[in-house]
Formats: sequence, C-alpha cells, structure tokens
Amino acid sequence: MNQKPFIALDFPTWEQTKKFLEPFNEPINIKVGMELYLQNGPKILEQLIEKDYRIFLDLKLHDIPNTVYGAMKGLAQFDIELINVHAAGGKEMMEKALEGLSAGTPSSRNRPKLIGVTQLTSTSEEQMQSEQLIERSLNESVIHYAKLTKEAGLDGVVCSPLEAEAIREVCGDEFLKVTPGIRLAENQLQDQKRIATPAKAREIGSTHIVVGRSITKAENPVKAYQTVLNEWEGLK
Ligand SMILES: O=C(O)c1cc(=O)[nH]c(=O)n1[C@@H]1O[C@H](COP(=O)(O)O)[C@@H](O)[C@H]1O
Repeated sequence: MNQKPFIALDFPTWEQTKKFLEPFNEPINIKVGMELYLQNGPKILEQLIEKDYRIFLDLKLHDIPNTVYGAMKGLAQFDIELINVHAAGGKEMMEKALEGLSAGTPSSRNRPKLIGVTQLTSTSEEQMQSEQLIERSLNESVIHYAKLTKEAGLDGVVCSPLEAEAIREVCGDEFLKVTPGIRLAENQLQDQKRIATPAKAREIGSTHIVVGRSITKAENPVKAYQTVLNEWEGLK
C-alpha cells in the first residue's frame, strides 16, 4: 500500500467529484465516504476504479455481526484498497467483517485492508466521558479499541495522529494508523477536535493521513494537495 495522503471526496454528486479530480495530473489516493456513496451507490466506485484511483471506502459499518458479514462480502467485489468498521461494534462484529471481506474477495486480488475506527477525531475527551459514559481518558479508550481491533485480526485503526505513537507501542509498526483530523497550520479546526498538521502527523507515527476540506475547499486544491504531500513526505 503506498503512503500518499487519501483525499476525502466529501461531495454529493459524481459531477462535482469529477470536476474536482480533473486538474490532478498525478496518481492520487482517494477516500469515498457516506456522502458520496450513499447518494450515488456502487456505480460511483465503478467510475472511480475505472480511472485507477487507489480507494479507501469509508462506510464505518456498525451493526450485528451477521449483517456486517454480508455487507463486507458484497463490498469485497470492488477493487478497493482499504475499508473500515466501527470498533465499538465489538470483537465478534470485527471478526465477521474480516471473514466476509475474505469470502467476497475475488481470487485474482488481495483482500482489501480492514481497519477499525476507534474514537472519532471529532470527539473530545469531555464529550466521550459525558455522552458515552466512559470514565477513562480518551487515550485509554482509543488504545483499548486498538488492542481489540488487533485481537480481531484487523490490519489497523483509524485514530487521531495524537494517539498513533501510543498505538504503535502496543500494536506494533505494521499495524496501520490511518489518521484524519489533519489541518494545515493556517486552517480552521471546523468540527474536528484532535488534530495535527501533516508534518506533525508524520513525526508522531501516522502511517497514512486522510485530508478533506484543507484540500477540497482550498482556493487551489492541487496546490493545497502539494503542500500537504510535501509536509507529509518531509520535504518542507
Ligand atoms: O474514518 C474516517 O475516515 C474518519 C474517522 C474519524 O475519526 N474522523 C474523520 O474525520 N474521518 C473522515 O475523514 C475525513 C476528514 O475530513 P476533513 O475534516 O474535511 O479533513 C471525513 O471524510 C471524515 O468522514
């Protein structure tokens, strides 16, 4: 898996997505999330796969084990790189997700990597404690979910860059730490709570970064992507 940033294509339509992607002349990694997938259906994946993008399908599945098994088995038909579930769905659900993904992957391809979302990067410690009634620190909760995800056999987690190093200590180098919550120094936080710049994320142990609005809402998205890439690759 290459380590280029995943650009979060949080757009409602194929037309807007296509218009955004047109000026990029180099191969890029993209993330398809709920907004794009749920309004356009699986054909959006076919349209993007045709153009050879490396895809992270971010649907954050969270349901009973049998339902997640079936959904993953179906989604495995698409040539995607990475897919996720909510770790809060539990160990059995994650095991079934992995089983479904393996069962549905055509023999000609490698199984997509499966990662578990720990605590969303839009969640603060205070919010987690009062709304989820978790009395531990946010770091402890994230590490607990990372361990559970690893025990279920998954390939890694989605977390904030701020937790990546602690997860590496418990789950190892190979375990993926895919981190949204990325902002350039001049950007607003918006709804994100646990953030870092691309350079900081690299320094503190993210294996992959996911970047949305810092690129998609920039005046010049190609230029913003280059800035993110240079920072991430340590060129600046
Ligand atoms: O699984 C994800 O991708 C995800 C998990 C998480 O904890 N936080 C998070 O922001 N994301 C996604 O990452 C992207 C971040 O977008 P921006 O905040 O615009 O950079 C969005 O598409 C979110 O859905």
